[in-house]
Amino acid sequence: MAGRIPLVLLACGSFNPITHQHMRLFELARDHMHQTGVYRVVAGIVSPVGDDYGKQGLVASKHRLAMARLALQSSDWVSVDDWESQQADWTETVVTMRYHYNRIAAQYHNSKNLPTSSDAPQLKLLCGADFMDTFKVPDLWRDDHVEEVVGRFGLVCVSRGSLQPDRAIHESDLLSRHQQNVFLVREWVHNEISATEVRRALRRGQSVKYLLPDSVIDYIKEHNLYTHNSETKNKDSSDDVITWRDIASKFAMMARNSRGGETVSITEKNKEFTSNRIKMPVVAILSEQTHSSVECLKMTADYNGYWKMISNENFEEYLKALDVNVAIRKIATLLKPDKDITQNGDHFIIKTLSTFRNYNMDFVVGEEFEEDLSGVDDRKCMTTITWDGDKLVCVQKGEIEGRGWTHWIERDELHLVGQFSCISFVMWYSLPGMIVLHRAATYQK
Ligand SMILES: Nc1ncnc2c1ncn2[C@@H]1O[C@H](COP(=O)(O)OP(=O)(O)OP(=O)(O)O)[C@@H](O)[C@H]1O
Ligand SMILES: NC(=O)c1ccc[n+]([C@@H]2O[C@H](COP(=O)(O)O)[C@@H](O)[C@H]2O)c1
Repeated sequence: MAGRIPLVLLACGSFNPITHQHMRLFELARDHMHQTGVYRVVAGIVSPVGDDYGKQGLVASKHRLAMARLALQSSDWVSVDDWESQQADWTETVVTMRYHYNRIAAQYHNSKNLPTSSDAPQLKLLCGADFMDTFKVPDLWRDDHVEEVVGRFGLVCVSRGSLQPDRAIHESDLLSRHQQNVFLVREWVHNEISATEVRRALRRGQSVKYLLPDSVIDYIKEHNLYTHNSETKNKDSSDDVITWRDIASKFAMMARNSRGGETVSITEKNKEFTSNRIKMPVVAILSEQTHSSVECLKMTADYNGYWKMISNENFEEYLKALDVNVAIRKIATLLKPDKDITQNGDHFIIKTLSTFRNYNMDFVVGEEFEEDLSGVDDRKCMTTITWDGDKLVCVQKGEIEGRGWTHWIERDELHLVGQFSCISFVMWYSLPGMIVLHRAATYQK
């Protein structure tokens, strides 16, 4: 590692409480940065946010710090820093970064026994993909702050669930400009531990063993930390009142599973935003110009996952009516194709996978496209998929009238009905165990 740039990774967040996955972020990021061949990660810092952050259920920073310290006893390179949480007011992330950068640089310059060739350490922000998604929430981050975070310092971002951080970069001019300073780390072992879900389990008296270190679980029990009462901390007294910070945290939590749509009007009142109409679950984005309206992203069904077919009715009849030849029909009805669905807002990639043939659809809800059904019945259609509530409804205009399909989710099953005229088929899919856990952890209310 000689000659490499020393790097310190800083993670800012609530850590309410710290989980195994927070600590995994550091390990994943260190491996990734070492693989660049450029960096040598010398330290990691966990910086819990101050109590003034005002996020629902945020317990006192002295407890969050104590839990993080207990958890990180097993790490020989990541430590907890209390500077941020000791500040009188909530501290913007870039301010915390500047503080740590200056501190590290001063230590470096004061060090007597540095090899002359040694580079000054760099500092980069370590975060999950949901954190990076919050950059696009108007009024939440100042542009010059994002510019400084990614341009001057740099970002190491670990994938989270189905969020696609490369898309967030592509869609942001600012992030694209500094792309070389944004390092995306792919977590192949899907691990959707979320502090919110941990608190929920604790409130319900359910086990959180193996999600948190035992020492942290003991600390929580000893101090009776996560109760129904603690969760109401910072909760708005009226369901109708939302603050921008509230919006931010809801955004971070829900952006993983949302689609755009509803606009509701909001009136300004004592620097808070009051709505008559907003009901959870929603995500609101403050309007940049007027602060007088918010756009709401309504949380809808989550189609993400690798779905296994569990049953199939009438598919052969359907193919027969489409004039598909008997050989293909026989093969198709014997197969149990899986559906690999990636959903990012209204953008869907649905892969139908089987040992015989694969069929991919890549579409944005509401946008018509030409669909080439080669390998199915070899026809072409002009296809549009729209939302009907939580259902995805597809209309395939072409030679055959009334052709289309509908997908929807009931409990943890994916349903598909395909039809044209009066012929239809029905298929059911379920998620294998791991993914069900992942979904439950991420998206259940
Ligand atoms: N399972 C995870 N995968 C990837 N990143 C994660 C994961 N859990 C937390 N992070 C990241 O860790 C940092 C600190 O997270 P934070 O303290 O807000 O915890 P959280 O689990 O996201 O909380 P909550 O579920 O309450 O929103 C953020 O950058 C967040 O994106
Ligand atoms: N403008 C900013 O600097 C800004 C805005 C929103 C959140 N944050 C930070 O992001 C982190 C978010 O943590 P949570 O996901 O727990 O809400 C916190 O450390 C918070 O201070 C920074």
